[in-house]
Amino acid sequence: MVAPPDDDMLAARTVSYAYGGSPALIGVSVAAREGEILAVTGPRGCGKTTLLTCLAGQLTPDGGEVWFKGVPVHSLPPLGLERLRRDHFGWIGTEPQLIPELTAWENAALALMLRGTGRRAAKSAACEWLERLDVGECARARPAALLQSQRQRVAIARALAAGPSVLFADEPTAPLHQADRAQVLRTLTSAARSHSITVVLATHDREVATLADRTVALLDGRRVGPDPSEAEGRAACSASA
Ligand SMILES: Nc1ncnc2c1ncn2[C@@H]1O[C@H](COP(=O)(O)OP(=O)(O)OP(=O)(O)O)[C@@H](O)[C@H]1O
Repeated sequence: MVAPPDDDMLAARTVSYAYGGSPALIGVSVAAREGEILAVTGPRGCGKTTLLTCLAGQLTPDGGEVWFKGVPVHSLPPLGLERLRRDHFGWIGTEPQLIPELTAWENAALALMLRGTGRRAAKSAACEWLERLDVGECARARPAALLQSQRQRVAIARALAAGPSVLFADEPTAPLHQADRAQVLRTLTSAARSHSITVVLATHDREVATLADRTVALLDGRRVGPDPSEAEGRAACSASA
């Protein structure tokens, strides 16, 4: 078991996963560098969510390896995995899963407070992100009083406020109206770039994928299309031949 090169912050190597014997991922390899926005594209059911959950340590692959900064995510014990996810990974799903008893700012600040940030500093960071996502006026409202699109913006603010090293975003703009999608995605990608957050973004929308630095496509659980790093390697070989 050899860790991937240092410039790959997150890497999957020949990862496979099956649900009850039905394969969802078959030998998929991908890598993302620090601050890189990687889009995972493909039609419904091709394995995007399964790949993100394996990369995020939520599912243990049946085969293959997942590495984060030289740490073998696939073989970490449960406590180590929990800490890694809490301290370094963020997740934005299609459905905003907020805590109903907490206000929007408390939801957005929770991860920071759990990590030991004082209430005042956590509130200030959370409110700043809520403003950037155009839901600053909702800071004191509870999730039930918000529209689905506002809840999703709060969920995105929550993920960014925690300052993750890697942010997994699974169809993050699905609950938003078409008109809102571009603005929220721009906020997400510009925040990621300015804070060197690596983003792994699952989407079936080609337009969304154009915001990424790199795109990998899946079909029926397999990676399709050329691997750019292999193409670079081949180009270097033929140049030196
Ligand atoms: N919990 C589960 N139990 C059984 N099969 C599952 C489960 N989750 C996903 N699958 C199956 O695994 C395959 C890959 O699903 P996955 O959700 O990873 O794809 P996806 O590209 O994210 O699709 P979508 O765009 O619909 O979310 C599909 O055939 C799906 O039906």
